[in-house]
Amino acid sequence: MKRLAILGSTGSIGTQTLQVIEAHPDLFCAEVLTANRNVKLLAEQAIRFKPNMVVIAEENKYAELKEALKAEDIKVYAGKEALSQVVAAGTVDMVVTATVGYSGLLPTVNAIQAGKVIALANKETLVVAGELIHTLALRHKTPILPVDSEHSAIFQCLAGEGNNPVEKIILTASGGPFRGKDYSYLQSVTPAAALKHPNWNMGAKVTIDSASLMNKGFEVIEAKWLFGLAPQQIEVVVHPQSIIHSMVEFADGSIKAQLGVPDMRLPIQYALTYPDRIQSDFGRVDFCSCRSLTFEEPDRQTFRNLNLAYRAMLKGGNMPCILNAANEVAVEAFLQERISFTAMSDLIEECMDKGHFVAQPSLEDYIQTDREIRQEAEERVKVFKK
Ligand SMILES: NC(=O)C1=CN([C@@H]2O[C@H](COP(=O)(O)OP(=O)(O)OC[C@H]3O[C@@H](n4cnc5c(N)ncnc54)[C@H](OP(=O)(O)O)[C@@H]3O)[C@@H](O)[C@H]2O)C=CC1
Ligand SMILES: CC(=O)[C@@H](O)[C@H](O)COP(=O)(O)O
Ligand SMILES: [Mn+2]
Repeated sequence: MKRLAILGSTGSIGTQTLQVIEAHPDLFCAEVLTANRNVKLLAEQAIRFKPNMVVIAEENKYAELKEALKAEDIKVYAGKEALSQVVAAGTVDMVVTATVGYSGLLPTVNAIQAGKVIALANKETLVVAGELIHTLALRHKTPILPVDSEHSAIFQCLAGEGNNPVEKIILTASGGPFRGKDYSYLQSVTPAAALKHPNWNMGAKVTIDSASLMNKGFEVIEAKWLFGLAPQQIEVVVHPQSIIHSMVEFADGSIKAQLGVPDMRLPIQYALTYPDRIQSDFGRVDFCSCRSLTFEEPDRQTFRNLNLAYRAMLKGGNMPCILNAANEVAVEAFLQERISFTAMSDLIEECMDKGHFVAQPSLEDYIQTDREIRQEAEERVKVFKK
């Protein structure tokens, strides 16, 4: 029985992880469940899945959660510190990092230091501090198993290949809801339109990142650290059907791809059962009804975030951390209709140009960079006109 800590159990990845657990109660149980502020759903999950511990990150929600679980034998904690502490509990075998944004960093660092296997959905952790996480995972011999669909695909393609040389990986991108649109169209798109992803039903932040192609930029950086690749070995191709989740091209020119219906429970389950595969009731690809699988170049001129992410990756140091912090503020401001869709890239670029660069950042440097860039970006939001 694998005992899981699910950080962000009330979100899209979190709830789907619980569905996988529910389908295989003989294999998995929830040891820790956490949320940011959604007390109602967290309490419902806790009553149903009977974890030993729950954490609500927003401390002012503690009393409400405690009251909701008063009849249960469950330890209730609150606050960001608690989030970082519960992952190290001796009863936890695997930590599923499914919180959104920078919030995933410190709990993941703690989980790695405690030697817990990581099922990593929170890609921002590797964007912000890829080098640090990579070094810590090596030092503590902690496996990091990808949950992100593209990285799970690559991981599956690499299984059994040992040290066979990889020429490149090909990350597929759906292109999002605005694929094919030009810059002037993008200037006036609404949050509601940007939240309509063509293939995936995900949390708001990653959905906006998909629409702006920042998600793909983040995934390029995530792939670099997960698979130890050089930037020129990572290619992005738009594949609007999201059936091929990514590919690996080997030195002999052979290409392996992983295919499946767009359903995150598949990569989640693979991370939970790795290296085994188990039965699932998820949908199956029907090649006769899916008439064509198509591919095209990403439009890097219109969707500038992809190039900004490559630029941050090539610069290294704390630049990807600057990219992430500026993006988090930009996405939030766009969702609140304080800035336009296209202003997000302008804001991020300005923060990258102006942010204090640190070539070899420590954890403290990342924390400080995140704090400073958020302040900087918030100030800049005020001067952007919608
Ligand atoms: N959804 C998907 O299909 C995919 C997601 N990912 C990645 O997985 C991660 C999670 O995404 P997704 O599930 O869509 O996100 P959601 O917004 O749906 O869920 C986020 C979860 O994290 C919690 N949370 C939010 N902010 C904080 C915080 N500051 N501190 C602690 N907990 C917090 C939320 O709690 P509450 O409910 O209380 O707000 C919720 O449980 C992201 O990094 C995303 O990029 C990767 C591939 C696919
Ligand atoms: C499901 C998943 O892994 C998302 O990160 C997905 O990749 C988003 O789709 P696009 O970014 O390709 O639009
Ligand atoms: Mn993805």
